Amino acid sequence: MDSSDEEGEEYLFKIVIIGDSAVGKSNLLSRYARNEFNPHSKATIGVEFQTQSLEIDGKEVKAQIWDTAGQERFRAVTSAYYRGAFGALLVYDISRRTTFESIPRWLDELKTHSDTTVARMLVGNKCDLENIRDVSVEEGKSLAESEGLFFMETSALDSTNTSALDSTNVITAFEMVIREIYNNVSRKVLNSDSYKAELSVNRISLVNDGSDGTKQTQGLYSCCSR
Ligand SMILES: Nc1nc2c(ncn2[C@@H]2O[C@H](COP(=O)(O)OP(=O)(O)OP(=O)(O)O)[C@@H](O)[C@H]2O)c(=O)[nH]1
Repeated sequence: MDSSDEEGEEYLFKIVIIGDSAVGKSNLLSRYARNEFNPHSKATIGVEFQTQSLEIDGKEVKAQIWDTAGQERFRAVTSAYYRGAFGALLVYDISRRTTFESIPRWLDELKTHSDTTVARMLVGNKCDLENIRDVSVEEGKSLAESEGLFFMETSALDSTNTSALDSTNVITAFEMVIREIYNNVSRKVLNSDSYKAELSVNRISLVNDGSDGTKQTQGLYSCCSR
């Protein structure tokens, strides 16, 4: 393919999902990738990933989304899990405050192990459990604001209050992160000839080299609270 021909170009971005055990990481991914919810899902052992595609600006953008165990005993977390990630969903359960209180620890782990330009979204999952809510929308927003994260409340279970294809905000959350990554990369492309050369191959797995060193994703807030 002519390197100047951007039509048909494909991008492959790695995204990681992190958060305490049983906050719904695997179900968010299965809802997004296969529109499936499993009420009896078992704790993840090790790492799983799924690939999803999205068309942006006429280009095929693929997200390789990694899900890992939240339980300490299954975790051998490591820089390998985070390496090359362009995006991260930091998930807590709105009905369990301890999972929200763990978010700063997950953020630290992400900062320690990943490269620096990572589109990050704070996700308050299980917003269908309004009757036993333990973390307010305002608290979620406020943490996101102070850390420069996107914020969204989701429900991997509830598929009744939006279109049949989207549980509450699940597709929206993933796609917002993917679009932000794409925008980050596009800006880099515009600003760097060498990066552009790197992108001119037909199919490329982008590895975040963190070369700009400083960028933080700006907050953009949305949630499903009604
Ligand atoms: N009510 C409700 N339950 C959910 C939701 N998402 C997940 N669950 C339930 O929460 C439990 C844990 O879900 P998982 O997706 O396995 O959680 P996980 O974060 O992947 O857990 P680990 O693999 O241990 O890290 C399961 O019983 C799910 O059915 C949700 O949005 N609403």
